[in-house]
Amino acid sequence: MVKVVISGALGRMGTNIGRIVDEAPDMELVGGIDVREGTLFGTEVVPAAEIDAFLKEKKPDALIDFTVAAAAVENIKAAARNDVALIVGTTGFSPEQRTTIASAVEGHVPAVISSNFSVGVNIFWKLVREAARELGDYDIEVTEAHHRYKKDAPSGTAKTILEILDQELGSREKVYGRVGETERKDEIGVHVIRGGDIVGDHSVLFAGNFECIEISHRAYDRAVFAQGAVRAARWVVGREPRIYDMQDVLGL
Ligand SMILES: NC(=O)C1=CN([C@@H]2O[C@H](COP(=O)(O)OP(=O)(O)OC[C@H]3O[C@@H](n4cnc5c(N)ncnc54)[C@H](O)[C@@H]3O)[C@@H](O)[C@H]2O)C=CC1
Ligand SMILES: O=C(O)C1=N[C@H](C(=O)O)C[C@H](O)C1
Repeated sequence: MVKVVISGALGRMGTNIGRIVDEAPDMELVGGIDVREGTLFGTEVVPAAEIDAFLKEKKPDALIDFTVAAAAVENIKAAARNDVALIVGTTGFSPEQRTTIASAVEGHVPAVISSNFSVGVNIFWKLVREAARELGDYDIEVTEAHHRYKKDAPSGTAKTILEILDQELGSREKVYGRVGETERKDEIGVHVIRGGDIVGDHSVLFAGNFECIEISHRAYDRAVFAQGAVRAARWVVGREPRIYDMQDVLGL
């Protein structure tokens, strides 16, 4: 049995993940963390200030964190202190927060950290990498769309796309939207749409002369992210104490 605590337990992702863990025959949902008390599928949700005591009491194998960046950093440090493996889906980390996370995790606990846990997006990233290798002289535009409540922009997934493009093409200037007189050089354009209940759309356009290739992914339900996070939880327990990504979990 993999014993799981979820932080961000009362949020959109927390509740989706809670349902899957609760129904999994090989897992036990032992509780949740959020900013306030509550319940998650019959288990206790406690305020974040009590995370250390809660982890000591429940002794979970894994903590799954889908919160906000500043909160996730503290939850990650608490999990590492208490020898609990991590699955982190939270996005919007600053470079400094990433460094803090790496020193909390490396050599202490295994952690799968990914801006997108869907299988489809992990394949999409591979296709983007392949296209960038072949189409480096085409103009590139990245577009993402999400629901009106999303706190960070661009999305973590879009930032991962930009990292992949930088790895393949060298670092290019990023232009976030355009207005007024513009002259296209070899920058990468980045465009963010927020509205309604859009679950998560990402596309990369490679525009050449007389042809375009557009690679895109659309999530229709948060279940794709939640299922990936639960798959990562099964995979990570007992691994070497370092940071992994979802490509490691999927063997891509
Ligand atoms: N990697 C992936 O596949 C995915 C990542 N995300 C990311 O997950 C995060 C959460 O997304 P949603 O669930 O839509 O947001 P949400 O706002 O619905 O849920 C976040 C929850 O975290 C709670 N929270 C805030 N501070 C906390 C703390 N200190 N400790 C514990 N809980 C705390 C909030 O009260 C809220 O219930 C975002 O960063 C989002 O970008 C979302 C979907 C997929
Ligand atoms: O906040 C969301 O909803 C999502 N966030 C992730 C991101 O920032 O890339 C993944 C997914 O697109 C949904």
